[in-house]
Amino acid sequence: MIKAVVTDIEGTTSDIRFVHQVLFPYARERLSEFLRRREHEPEVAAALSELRHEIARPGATVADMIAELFSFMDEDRKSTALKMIQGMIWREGYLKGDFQGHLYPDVAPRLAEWRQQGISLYAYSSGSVEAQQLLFGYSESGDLRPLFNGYFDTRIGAKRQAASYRNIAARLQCPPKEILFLSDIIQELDAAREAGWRTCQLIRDPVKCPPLHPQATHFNQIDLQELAS
Ligand SMILES: CSCCC(=O)C(=O)COP(=O)(O)O
Ligand SMILES: [Mg+2]
Repeated sequence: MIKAVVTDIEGTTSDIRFVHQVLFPYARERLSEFLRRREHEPEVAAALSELRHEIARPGATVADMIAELFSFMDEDRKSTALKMIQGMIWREGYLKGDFQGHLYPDVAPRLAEWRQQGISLYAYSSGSVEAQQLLFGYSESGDLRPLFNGYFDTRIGAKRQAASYRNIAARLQCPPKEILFLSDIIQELDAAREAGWRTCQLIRDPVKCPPLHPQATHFNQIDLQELAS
């Protein structure tokens, strides 16, 4: 029996193009101005302190850190500090109505159905917990936050490492074989499988390749009983 579903966001519940063509450029264009305007506010200061720790430069100035963050964005580095800062910039965008969180139309009805069946729902993304809550809270399908039991980000570990999935299972107090992980990325699914989880790969843009994990093109193709057997 599947007792908990943990879903990736980018490429799974939401179009990769929304993240790469809307969210990332929005944060990039505003990053310097945002940090100079808000560097002394506690939440921003905490993210900058996390960044100084990540780059092992306790004396880094804001200008130094802006340069680091630009190079992190260039390489799509899943830095906790960058993700905290992007989340705060996106908050301003969601609140101003500059965009809504993209969700494939099959996602909300299926999550609601699973929730109704008593299955616990979680998101796991490299985007910060706040960024995840914003995307689901201000989504094109309405506010989905009541459906979720919790969120995990890079603070629990990197998505391609089995230890992260063991950490999540321990937090959920759920046997690994009763947790289903949904993602588009093979390396993430491999890591979850190594931790004993069930897996299903979302193929939103079908390409012909031999399946290494059970696959679905939409959430309504995901059969929890079949995946648990
Ligand atoms: C919560 S939407 C923003 C996602 C994000 O910032 C990101 O880097 C996606 O990375 P993932 O490893 O979850 O594909
Ligand atoms: Mg993904």
